[in-house]
Parts: sequence; structure tokens; C-alpha cells
Amino acid sequence: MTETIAMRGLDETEEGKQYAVVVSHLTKEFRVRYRTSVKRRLIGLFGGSEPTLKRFTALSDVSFCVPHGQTVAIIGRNGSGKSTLMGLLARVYKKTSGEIRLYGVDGGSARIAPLLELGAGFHMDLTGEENIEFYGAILGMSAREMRQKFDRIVEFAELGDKVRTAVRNWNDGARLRLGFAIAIHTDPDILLIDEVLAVGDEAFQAKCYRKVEELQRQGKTILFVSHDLAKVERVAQRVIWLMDGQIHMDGEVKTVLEAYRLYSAEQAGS
Ligand SMILES: Nc1ncnc2c1ncn2[C@@H]1O[C@H](COP(=O)(O)OP(=O)(O)OP(=O)(O)O)[C@@H](O)[C@H]1O
Repeated sequence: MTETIAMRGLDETEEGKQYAVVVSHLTKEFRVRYRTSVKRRLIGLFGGSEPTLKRFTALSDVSFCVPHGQTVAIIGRNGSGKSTLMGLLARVYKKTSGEIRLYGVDGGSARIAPLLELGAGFHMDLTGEENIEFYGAILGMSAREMRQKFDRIVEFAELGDKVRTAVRNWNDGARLRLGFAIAIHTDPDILLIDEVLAVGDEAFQAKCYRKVEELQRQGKTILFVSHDLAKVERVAQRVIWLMDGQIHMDGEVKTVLEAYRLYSAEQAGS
């Protein structure tokens, strides 16, 4: 589904009622600083050796729409642009060109819960409890909502007394547990999960996936990046396969995974 409603000439109100995510001709370029090679630097003793800035296109002309309530897995080899796409959706990155429109179920603005990088959004010197307030507020929770949900977040994160210590000293698993617990309790319209679940132990991962299934039943829209194809098979309703910053395939889970597995086997053999 590479054509967006806007492209078909419908207005945004209609678009928002049908779709949670509308991405249209999205492109992201990074500016990468290349140091002059050692050889050239040596030669540079006799001339200039300034580093050069080059543009690198991480995502190129990507278009897709996600209807409300759909769970989409983003797959692809390392460096194919998955995290860049998630970062753009979460507004962590600025797009170079194209459009991103995100809608809540009523077609209004969407509440997004991004779970992209471990500890992103946390203040490392604050305790877990303090971070619940801090990060919860960033994700749009009101003080009242926070009071109501505080105990549930602490309980879900299974942190015990650790929740009263500074996050800086926590291991990855503990940070993940708190990040996930806060994100899902913000009652998001759109949940963005980038691979972070992989660092959790098996029991917590299982609990997270059960929660994801509960959110699916509640009609939330979920986009997640994963290299774990078994998880993708279990959770996703659609798969988008990125290759070299472009959509290579977008469709039914079984069809896309079959093609991706074949491609991966060929790559491994070559
Ligand atoms: N801040 C940045 N500056 C420059 N280049 C970047 C930056 N972030 C990502 N890239 C480059 O953009 C490309 C896409 O990276 P991205 O992290 O989106 O890939 P990915 O599919 O998520 O990979 P992985 O599976 O390894 O997580 C890579 O070549 C990466 O090196």
C-alpha cells in the first residue's frame, strides 16, 4: 500500500478516521563527516586535510499507511533504515523531505509511546520513581493519570526497592522493564517498539508480548522492529521489509517472511 489517501485527493479528516499512520515519500539524509584518510593526511602535511561532509540517504521515498488497530513489523538487514524510520515516526529525527501524519482513533492528534532506545527519555540521575513522573509527563500523562497508574507501572516493571535508586546504576533489563511499563500505561494510540524487547529475559519478554496482544485487542496501532522472525510471525498482522532505505516488500506476514527467509538464506550462502 504505497499510495496514501492524500495522494488520492481525500482530506485529512477522512484520512485520520481510517489511518493511524500515513507516511508519504519520506526521505531522510544524514550528513556524515568523513575524516581524510591517514595517507592523505600524511600527504596533507604538504597541503589541506579538512574532513569532508557527505550526505548519506538512510531512507528514500518511503510511503505506506497503517489503518487504526493494525500491528506492523518492520524487518530488514542491519542498516536498512528500520531505526531511522522509527526515529522519524517518534519525531526524534527531522525528516529531509516527505510527509508523516499520525492520528488518534478519533482522527485527532495521536498519543505516541516510543520505545526506541534503552533508557531514552530517562534522566539517569533520577530514581526509577522520579523517572516515572519525568518520562510519563514527556509522554503526555497528566498528574492525575500518573497518580492513578503509578502503582501499576511499578508493579509491571518488577523492580522492587530498586525503583527508589538512580537509573544510572541499573542494568539494561531493569531499564527496559521500566521503559516498557511506562510506555504501555500512557494509553497510547500508537506504540513504537524498536527491538529493545530483545534485551529482556525470557519471562519478561513473554509478559511484554502478552501485553502487546492485550493492546492489540484494545485496538491500538503498533509498529515494531524485530530480527526475531518467530515473534514477527506471532504478533504482526503485516510486514514491511526495508532494503537499502526503501520498501522492498509490504504485505501479508506469511508471504513477506517467506521471501525474506529465502533472501537471507541466499545472502548467507553467497
Ligand atoms: N545519526 C546518523 N548519522 C549518520 N548515519 C546514520 C545515523 N543513523 C543511522 N545512520 C545510517 O543510516 C543507515 C540506516 O541505519 P538504521 O539504524 O536505520 O538501520 P537499521 O535497519 O535499524 O539497522 P539495525 O538492524 O542494525 O538496527 C545505516 O547505514 C546507518 O549507518
